[in-house]
Amino acid sequence: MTYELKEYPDRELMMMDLADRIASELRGTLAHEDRASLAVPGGTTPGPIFDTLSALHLDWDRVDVMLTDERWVPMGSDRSNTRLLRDRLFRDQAAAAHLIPLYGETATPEDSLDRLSAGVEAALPLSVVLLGMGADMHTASLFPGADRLEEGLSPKAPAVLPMRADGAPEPRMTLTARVLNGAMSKHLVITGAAKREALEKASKTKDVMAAPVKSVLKGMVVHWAE
Ligand SMILES: O=C1O[C@H](COP(=O)(O)O)[C@@H](O)[C@H](O)[C@H]1O
Repeated sequence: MTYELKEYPDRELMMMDLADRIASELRGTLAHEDRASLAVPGGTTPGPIFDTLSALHLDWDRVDVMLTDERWVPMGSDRSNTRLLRDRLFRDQAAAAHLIPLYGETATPEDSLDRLSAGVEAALPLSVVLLGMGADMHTASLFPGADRLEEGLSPKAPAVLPMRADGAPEPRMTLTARVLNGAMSKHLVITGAAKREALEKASKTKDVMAAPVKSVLKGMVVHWAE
């Protein structure tokens, strides 16, 4: 389970450093490719990263941005990860970036799967992935015990899958481990003691509850602050 751990004295410093790293990696891709692609999480952790990243100068019009996962709720909901991106990342310099949607205006994720999958596939491989993690060791919307988890962790998985789990308050759409691991650079951002303990447990245990985050840890740079 070879991952690099970077500890920070405080969250503010971590969020700013991560934004700078992501921007630098995107610039590096754009130096030799026509486009770059970035996958980012939703939830409560990454907002400050987006605030800093959105103000940084790079050729954002050549950057495709997608979520690592989405909660199947209307985009006006405060649970919407797409709303988080629109509010905190797609502004200032980064307003010029291109959003690859992971939410469709349909009753279920299955109803939008073909259309959303095509959009994601067209932007692969990912240049940079930033993941979050729950204290239950879910990452993206790959939840322990989820209905299609085995498929989502398979090396033959499609790019995108609907996912339902007891630990998820709503149906989800998620990038699969195959796509996340296909990225040229992977970062995981976690805060607090509980998630640090969960990560250390995941890296040492054979418990199936750890399977989601274990599936993406190889080659990951993990960023942690209290
Ligand atoms: O539900 C989700 O949870 C994870 C972790 O969220 P956080 O609030 O603990 O940072 C997040 O990475 C994922 O994108 C989100 O859909």
